[in-house]
Amino acid sequence: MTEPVKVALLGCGTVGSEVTRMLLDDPGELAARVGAPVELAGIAVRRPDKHPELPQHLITSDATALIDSDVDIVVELIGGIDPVRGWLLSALRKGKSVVTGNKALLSEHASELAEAADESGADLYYEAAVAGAIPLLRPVRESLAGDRITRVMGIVNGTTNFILSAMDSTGAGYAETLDEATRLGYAEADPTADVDGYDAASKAAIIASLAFHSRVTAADVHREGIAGISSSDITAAKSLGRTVKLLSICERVTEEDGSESVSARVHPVMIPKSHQLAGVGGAFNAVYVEAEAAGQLMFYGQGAGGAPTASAVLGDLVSAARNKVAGGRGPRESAHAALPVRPMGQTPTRYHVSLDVADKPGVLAQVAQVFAAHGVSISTVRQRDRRSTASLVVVTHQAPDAALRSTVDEIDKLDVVREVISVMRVEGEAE
Ligand SMILES: NC(=O)c1ccc[n+]([C@@H]2O[C@H](COP(=O)([O-])OP(=O)(O)OC[C@H]3O[C@@H](n4cnc5c(N)ncnc54)[C@H](O)[C@@H]3O)[C@@H](O)[C@H]2O)c1
Ligand SMILES: N[C@@H](CCO)C(=O)O
Ligand code: NA
Repeated sequence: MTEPVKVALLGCGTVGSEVTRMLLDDPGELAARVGAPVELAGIAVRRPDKHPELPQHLITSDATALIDSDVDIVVELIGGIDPVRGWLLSALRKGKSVVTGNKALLSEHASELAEAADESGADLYYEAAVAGAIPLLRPVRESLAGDRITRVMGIVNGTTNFILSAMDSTGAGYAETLDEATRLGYAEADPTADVDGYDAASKAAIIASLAFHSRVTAADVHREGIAGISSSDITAAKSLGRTVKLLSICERVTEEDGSESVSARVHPVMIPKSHQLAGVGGAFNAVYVEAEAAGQLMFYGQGAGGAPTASAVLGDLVSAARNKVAGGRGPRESAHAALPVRPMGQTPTRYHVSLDVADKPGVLAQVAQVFAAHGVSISTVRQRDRRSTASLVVVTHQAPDAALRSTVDEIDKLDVVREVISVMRVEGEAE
């Protein structure tokens, strides 16, 4: 009989409890898939008395002792940086593979964790950290390892997608919709990490690192959340056949001298209703990957929740266990390209600007002049007359984000501009 692969589970909350269930559900099937029995050796929780539902002989409050016991794989589902970072580094240095869903940790400390894994020959897998159940990191890391990824763009935060979808369908404002999302359990009691874009920025850092063989941290990702989105923004989008989504966009950018850099950003974006990402509603996630040979690929599914996220954890766990049985490790991740991160101000974007202007001769020329002065080329202009004012909607061609930003600041100061109603970046339509 082959030796069992022993697993330590750290944390038994929303995801950990589902992982426990799946591990204990059908051990025979799991053993057949792995080629050896998979033994849950212990579950570290903060308060053992709070878990009467778990097999009591497995529970411990001493995570360090559990990691240091003769386990082969450590599955971490606690979250946050400390104390988890030290625990996982210690496990990896001892040659124990690590499976985690911890995007906060990976988006800041992937480099040292991957180095520790490389030195000892352990696996470090974290499919659950980005887009929950959706297989995204393994396809990027392995299936596309021979291609050249140029862009990864998508909806990787379910909470904000739920809120924006609801604002679009009901016409309600941001605060009201957030309250509703909290009441329905879609938003956490403290929704800051989601609504301010931190969660999506962590995921963008992880995606950009793997897609571009570089190290991008959460601090490198330009981040804007959805708290500033008003019902006027949504209405402005709707009147043009568009909708608003919070997108994570990671791109390979070629500089004028031929060198390359990475742009990684999270911000609200207007996309046409006909775009495939526009149809992604509620708490779902969807990610587009573009690669030179493969072309466009789309990944869609549940980006959060106990069972869906546990599916990704189990997938990683089975892979790591198979590698242990085979006496080796899986493919390592490569950061050899070490591409620099391009500042947001220099990143090419397109803006949609909706203005309330005085309806008199020369106004359009004055507004157009400000765009021209900043080197920003206009793609379309629409004007609709009201009684004494007119609404002017301008969509630009691509220009450096800083030039677009200063154009809007200057337009706001024009006497003929009564109000800047909505300013938003545009993606997913022909230039
Ligand atoms: N919930 C999701 O939908 C989801 C999706 C993707 C990724 N994740 C990630 O998975 C991880 C776990 O998320 P969750 O939703 O299950 O969180 P959770 O808060 O439900 O569970 C965390 C568990 O860890 C335990 N814990 C905290 N400190 C501990 C300590 N020092 N020792 C032992 N146990 C400790 C807590 O008691 C709790 O049971 C996080 O990194 C999260 O970002 C969650
Ligand atoms: N808070 C995250 C959970 C998944 O990481 C979301 O809303 O998508
Ligand atoms: Na995933």
